[in-house]
Amino acid sequence: MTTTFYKYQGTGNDFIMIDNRSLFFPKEDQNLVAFLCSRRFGIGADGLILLENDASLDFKMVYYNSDGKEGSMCGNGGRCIVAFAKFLGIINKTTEFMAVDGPHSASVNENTVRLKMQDVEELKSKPNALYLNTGSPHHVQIVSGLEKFNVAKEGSKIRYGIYGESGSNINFVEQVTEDTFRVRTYERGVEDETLSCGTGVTAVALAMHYLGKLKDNFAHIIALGGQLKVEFDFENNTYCKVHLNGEAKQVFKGEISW
Ligand SMILES: N[C@@H](CCC[C@H](N)C(=O)O)C(=O)O
Repeated sequence: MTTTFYKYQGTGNDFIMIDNRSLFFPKEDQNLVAFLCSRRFGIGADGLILLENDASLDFKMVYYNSDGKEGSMCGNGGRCIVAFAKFLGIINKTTEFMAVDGPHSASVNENTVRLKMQDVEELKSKPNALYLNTGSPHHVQIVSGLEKFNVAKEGSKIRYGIYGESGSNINFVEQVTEDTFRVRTYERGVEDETLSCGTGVTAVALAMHYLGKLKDNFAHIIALGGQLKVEFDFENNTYCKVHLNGEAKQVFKGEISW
């Protein structure tokens, strides 16, 4: 079978994007998804995203990590599927779509997408870290010397050590200015460092505010793959009106036989 696929990237987090409104794609085939995401044998990506019809919203997002397994919410992927929906002519400048963690609204302007994330009520203390779920689970830990930090090695130790088989994404963060932070992320399901993680940088911004490191209700986050802005309100001990802003670009269209 031959499939037309697209590649999108959101601050270096890259995804195979497939229009699956006809439901042709065998989504239960984990080996196929892992093959397509393989950077040596397939197309290569951190994840694969299916755009499908939804009964009440503009479309539905189904996300798979590069290990082939269906994942939790992907923030960068959410920004990319909004750009893809606009490219397909499904939406114009605003949308509301369904994802694994519920409905998301978003707006798109040129290559920038502003995505509303779910509210966050609970942040748990861990040794030298915080743990919270922004649609995916995230461990947030402040480190010094982030540039030379062995993210793959230390991230894997924490991901399997503290969080076991179900795991978590692991974010290491260093404050740059009062509202700017550098972040590097070990991503569950990729089982390596990625160039950015949208739900991860969202978790970092909220965690830094919770710890009193961030006084404003927004943060600029510098990831290896680019810069993202996170905005939020804090009301009744809940982080709400959380938005993730950044670039999302189509980088390739192709066909693959499988
Ligand atoms: N890169 C994504 C996160 C995708 C899911 C994550 N790997 C997990 O399994 O929790 C993002 O941009 O949020």
